[in-house]
Amino acid sequence: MSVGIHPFFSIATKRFNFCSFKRVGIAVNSYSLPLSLSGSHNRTPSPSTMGDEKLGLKSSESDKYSKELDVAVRVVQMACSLCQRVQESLVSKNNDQVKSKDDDSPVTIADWSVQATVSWVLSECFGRESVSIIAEEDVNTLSRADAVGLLESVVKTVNECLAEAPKFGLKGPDRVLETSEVLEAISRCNSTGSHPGRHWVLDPVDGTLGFVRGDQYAIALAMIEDGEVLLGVLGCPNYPMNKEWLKYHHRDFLVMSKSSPSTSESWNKGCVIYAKRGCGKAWMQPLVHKSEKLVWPNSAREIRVSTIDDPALATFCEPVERANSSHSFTAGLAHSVGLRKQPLRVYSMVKYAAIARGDAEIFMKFARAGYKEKIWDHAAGVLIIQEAGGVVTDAGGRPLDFSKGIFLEGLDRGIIACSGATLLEKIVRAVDASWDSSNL
Ligand SMILES: Nc1ncnc2c1ncn2[C@@H]1O[C@H](COP(=O)(O)OS(=O)(=O)O)[C@@H](OP(=O)(O)O)[C@H]1O
Ligand SMILES: [Mg+2]
Ligand SMILES: [Mg+2]
Ligand SMILES: [Mg+2]
Repeated sequence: MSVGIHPFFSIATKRFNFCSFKRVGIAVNSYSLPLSLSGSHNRTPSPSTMGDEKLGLKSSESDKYSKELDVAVRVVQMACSLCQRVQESLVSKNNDQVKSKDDDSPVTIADWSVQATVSWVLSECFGRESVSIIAEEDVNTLSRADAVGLLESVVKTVNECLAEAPKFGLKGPDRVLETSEVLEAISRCNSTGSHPGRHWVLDPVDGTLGFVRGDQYAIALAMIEDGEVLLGVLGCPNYPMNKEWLKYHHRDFLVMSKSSPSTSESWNKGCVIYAKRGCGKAWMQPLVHKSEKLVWPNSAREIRVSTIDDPALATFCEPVERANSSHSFTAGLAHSVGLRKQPLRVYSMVKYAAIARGDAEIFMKFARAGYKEKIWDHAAGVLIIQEAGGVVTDAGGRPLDFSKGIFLEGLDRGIIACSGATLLEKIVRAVDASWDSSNL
């Protein structure tokens, strides 16, 4: 891996005034349910009890994976808090802590710090020997002689985050972690997932490009067992509980801020979305904000996909970067299916969150030929959409295969997520009709 200041960082600094969640007022209503004091909101279940009573599951079934989901949601909340702090410092201090990986993609202290934190917490809760984690980052860059400062920042960030574990109802370390322990926690996430059994799947910062630009990003944690995604948690620190902002493109933010000022608090309030396979439900809770005292369990409310199935009324999301997905191909599809609205280009798995929340109806990604999609970019989002009532397939209409290790092997052309089967079928047919004449 090369170590250098990532070229996108300069763009990040420029763009921040334009689209930052902090400095731009946005007409959003902050989430109206207060965070609950333990047990005071009976109708907003904690992850471990969600939906089980309504499903009529026996307690042994309903308890299955409850502890895993509970820990996963809490540690993603911690990670969101960590990322908010790092993002603020990245974009305000113009420092050099955005690095480039071999493929020129960016990586930051947040990526490594979240990976170390989640790895440490999962190992403490479920036993270091038995926890298998498949995650995006490694320690190659961090271990280089010229990365001492970077490594120090990561160790400091991880320790600051773990010190806050009790606020999230988790046990932190008895003492400060040493550098070698932080490196070990990061490199322990090197499972290839090639054997059956249980694997945690982590994208510590998904949409790192959005992250360094002061924009959208997500923390994605899933649990796979024997190739099936059983749990999915998405932390979306810049995606407020209220959906209003999604109607606007970033270029509109500045205009809106002049007419409708809003507190940074309401914009700041992100969300954590989660689901457990088979519940037929997905849930969303507000981020525990740093100015709030501990309140756990954190209130949650159920989310559901949109009921819109008329393409003319549907909104479709896609990656921001043309290099990650062909905008021209999706524009052709949109036209032939009868989508009328402009695409909503959003960084990260926040796109999956938007479909699950009913804020958009379609997500399409068509990467260039030869690019192999990784499971950490999709596992959590796919399960959450499915449980919220939506559908996700490849462009041939087949389910994504999470059983083959790091990559989504056998993926047919691209990924399509929809709020319902009617839209999905139309898009799959349109892909077939136009594929041969595409350049993909
Ligand atoms: N060439 C290429 N083609 C397709 N996909 C790629 C490519 N390169 C990277 N990636 C992966 O895309 C992840 C970011 O996806 P996004 O949907 O957020 O893309 S975008 O930033 O909005 O353009 C991104 O995730 P993160 O690295 O976690 O940010 C990558 O795993
Ligand atoms: Mg990356
Ligand atoms: Mg990713
Ligand atoms: Mg990532």
